[in-house]
Amino acid sequence: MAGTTSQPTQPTARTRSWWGWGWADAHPDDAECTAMGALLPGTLSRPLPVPRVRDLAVAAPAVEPPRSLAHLIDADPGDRAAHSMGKAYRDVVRALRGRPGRIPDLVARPTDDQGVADLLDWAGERQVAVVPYGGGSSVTGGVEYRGDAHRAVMSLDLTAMGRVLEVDTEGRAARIQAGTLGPSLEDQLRTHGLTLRHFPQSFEFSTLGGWLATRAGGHYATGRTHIDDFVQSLCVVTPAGISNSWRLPASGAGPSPDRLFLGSEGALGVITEAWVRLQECPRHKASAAVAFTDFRSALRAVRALAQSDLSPANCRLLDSGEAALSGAAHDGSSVLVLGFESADEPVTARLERAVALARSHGGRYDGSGGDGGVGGSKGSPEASPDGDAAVSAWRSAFLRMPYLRDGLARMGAVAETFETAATWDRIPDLIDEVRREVGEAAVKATGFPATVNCRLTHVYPDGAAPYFTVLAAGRAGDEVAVWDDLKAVASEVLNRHRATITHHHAVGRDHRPGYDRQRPEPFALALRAAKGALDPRGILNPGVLVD
Ligand SMILES: Cc1cc2nc3c(=O)[nH]c(=O)nc-3n(C[C@H](O)[C@H](O)[C@H](O)COP(=O)(O)OP(=O)(O)OC[C@H]3O[C@@H](n4cnc5c(N)ncnc54)[C@H](O)[C@@H]3O)c2cc1C
Repeated sequence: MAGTTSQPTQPTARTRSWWGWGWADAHPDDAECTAMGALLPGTLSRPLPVPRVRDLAVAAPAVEPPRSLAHLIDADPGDRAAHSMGKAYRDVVRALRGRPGRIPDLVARPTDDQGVADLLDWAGERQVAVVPYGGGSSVTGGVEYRGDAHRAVMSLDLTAMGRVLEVDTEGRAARIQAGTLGPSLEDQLRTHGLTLRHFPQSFEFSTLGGWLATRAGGHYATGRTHIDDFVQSLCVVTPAGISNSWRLPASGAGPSPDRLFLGSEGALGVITEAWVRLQECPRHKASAAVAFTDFRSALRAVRALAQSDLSPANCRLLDSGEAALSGAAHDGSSVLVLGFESADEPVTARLERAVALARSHGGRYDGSGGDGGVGGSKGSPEASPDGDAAVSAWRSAFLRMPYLRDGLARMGAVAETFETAATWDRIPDLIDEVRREVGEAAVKATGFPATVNCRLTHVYPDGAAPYFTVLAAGRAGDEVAVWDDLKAVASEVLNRHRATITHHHAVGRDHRPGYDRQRPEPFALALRAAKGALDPRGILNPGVLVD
């Protein structure tokens, strides 16, 4: 039955970093930064100072909002600076070097659809660019304005729309406002014994609307992991009117209206609400880690698992570099982190079958935590999946990684990730060539060797999503150019293998060249027509997806 819910919870007791990832108080201190930098040849001997808003030249807003909207709008320099960019490495470095992106003139925080519509109307009349902003965790330049074709720029922050409005426990679905941040969303659903079960690494600082607008990928490796799979219907406010799709379990009525807005990255409209499918909270969990000496054998094991009926919740293959970096193995092994969970049946038998399959492809597993530091816990509803040392080492490194990346950036290092997806026939060569060519480009650009690690984040019966981490020295003051060069080399390899420019990080502004090459021209024509019809004055997130 549908019921309404009233918890408005978007906790704000701690201070968010304006320039880097997450909480300001969780960043590594100078000593930790220096220690990390010492591990990477060619970095600075002392960390760059933490940047301060008061050192930026923040110009007065170029427009003044009308009195009728003033209560929704803020022009505080700190707030504006915090909304100037996303959280990619190149954003962090630009802030550290005192050169953030264009600082928006205004930050608006509407509380309902009418507020969004009024703000869009006003912005259209005054030629003010509007950049929708959820958690601001974009890593592809999605929330920054580039160019000068508009009179002013307004960041449209959705987080004042942060509530679960209705829960249909019978149909297991909820109507949720787009600005709801991950933890608040799950807190509000938990009281109903339900979960969305969508956990991107950025979960803590990203919103439902951002996930929908970027077609985010959750933490789970197989099955329903892209946010698209959870959408029943969407409410989108566009300059041309409000689009409300019907709540349906499925429909064959022509192209799906929701598909037009999923992945539209703020360029076609502002997503304000969605009905999403929920699940019961899992009660049975089990996990294990299996070591491989040979990475290609590990790839074959993962393919066999993806093509089986086992559906592991986690099936994350770490290459030897990634395993060493996260502390999952230190003997040169690759590590396959396996996890199973279910709300209604024990999963131990599935885990055992998965481990047996991995062993048949050369995996090593003794169930004792031995074997060069790689072991596993067979797990049960009672056993915590964190019981296994390798699994838990990987999990804590995973959550801390973005903070460490910012610490390395303070040491003048290049520390960034990118991801893709391709069919199985291309995966082994694709991974080898990205590693080799990006590694060579780093030596050429900086004179120092780089680390290029890979893990598979999502696996499918017909392919996989490799995710690369690059750690390299920068060139003092020129780190962004070094990263852009490396990314261009990586994008060429992806294009050569017809691998997507992004599996889940979105297109934004940084991936436009790759996206423009990837999409068929008739589709680009249709997208431009949709943009022209829904946003005739061209104010919505200009430069993203389509011109
Ligand atoms: C450390 C880190 C880890 C990450 N891990 C993952 C991961 O595991 N999986 C993954 O998919 N991504 C990941 N990302 C990328 C990012 O978190 C996702 O793209 C996320 O979906 C963005 O959500 P957000 O609320 O922060 O959106 P924002 O960054 O605020 O916005 C992203 C884009 O969506 C648009 N937008 C935002 N809200 C709306 C709205 N309501 N209506 C219309 N347009 C809107 C913006 O204009 C922008 O173009 C990660 C990023 C970081 C920094």
